[in-house]
Amino acid sequence: MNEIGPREAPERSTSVCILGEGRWGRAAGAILTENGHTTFFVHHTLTAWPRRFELLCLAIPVQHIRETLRRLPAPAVPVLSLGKGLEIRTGFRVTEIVRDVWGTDRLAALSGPNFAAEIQQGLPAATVAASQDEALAARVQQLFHNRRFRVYRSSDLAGVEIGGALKNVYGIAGGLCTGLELGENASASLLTRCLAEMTRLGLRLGGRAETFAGLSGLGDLILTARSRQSRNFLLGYHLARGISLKEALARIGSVVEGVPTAASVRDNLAVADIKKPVADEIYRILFEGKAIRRSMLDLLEREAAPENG
Ligand SMILES: NC(=O)c1ccc[n+]([C@@H]2O[C@H](COP(=O)([O-])OP(=O)(O)OC[C@H]3O[C@@H](n4cnc5c(N)ncnc54)[C@H](O)[C@@H]3O)[C@@H](O)[C@H]2O)c1
Ligand SMILES: O=P(O)(O)OC[C@H](O)CO
Repeated sequence: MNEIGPREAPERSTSVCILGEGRWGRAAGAILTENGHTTFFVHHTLTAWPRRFELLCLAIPVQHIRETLRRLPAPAVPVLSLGKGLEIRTGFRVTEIVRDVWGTDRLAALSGPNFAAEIQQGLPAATVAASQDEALAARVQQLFHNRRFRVYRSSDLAGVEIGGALKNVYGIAGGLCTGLELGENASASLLTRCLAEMTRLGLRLGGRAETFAGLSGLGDLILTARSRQSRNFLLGYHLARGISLKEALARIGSVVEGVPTAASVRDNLAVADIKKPVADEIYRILFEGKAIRRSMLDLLEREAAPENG
């Protein structure tokens, strides 16, 4: 789909270092290259930067970010998170881990409904570039935006990162629902209640309501909770078909961020008083061996409640 690629070369080419050579790091690199920027990849075992650059992108699984950053000196450039998840033991978002390890405060995140494989095929998509520093959000938007990858910008960094992390947990729920053959009504109902839950949790954690209704919240939730391309959806689907967690993870063979994020939501966030029945059941299924059908029944048999309670 080259005909909907970038219209013209950028005014100035930016040098971007991408830490992580997985699916998403490579897809993000392809967009930057398409937009006329210089990108290079560094391996996660690196202990020194091989050359100068103007932006660092982090595209490694969230649970490995802290140990990876600790091996490297803090670069004097902005850091862009491409990851989606929360750290176990701290509950930190990716940019919070970066600030904790390196003290960096020029931080941004790119998040939205974006399967790497479709981006690599040149198919159109949209996403959000977020930073509390509005100039940095605009810079990231400008770097990635083109006619087939529409980048919107936001100053709600927390909301964008929280939506991207939580949708992985709800993606597992979507896969369970499909694997149990509960029907399209159940799937749409579940997804809508997951959005309500994501919004309640996200507001407590500092995000803004409108962010969860946007691309990085609802948009990515629709994608992850309904598509077999999603690793989180697939995990739920396999579990519902009677495959063990260990075997399902082995079959998927790549990072499933919803698993550690479900543990982090349960154990590390100050959200014990927030109603989050779906995330609680996903945690019980993954970490306490609760039977999936029992979990579904427990969700359905809760007391009738107001929709916006
Ligand atoms: N794949 C997608 O479609 C997609 C889209 C948007 C966001 N993301 C997010 O991007 C992040 C990376 O996902 P991915 O799909 O690229 O994963 P991946 O499994 O394809 O690649 C992960 C990469 O992380 C690095 N890595 C592997 N082991 C490591 C270790 N022990 N320590 C440090 N780094 C290690 C390697 O470079 C590896 O290639 C995740 O947080 C994911 O949620 C993925
Ligand atoms: O395959 P998943 O479930 O990790 O989803 C990938 C992306 O986050 C989709 O936006």
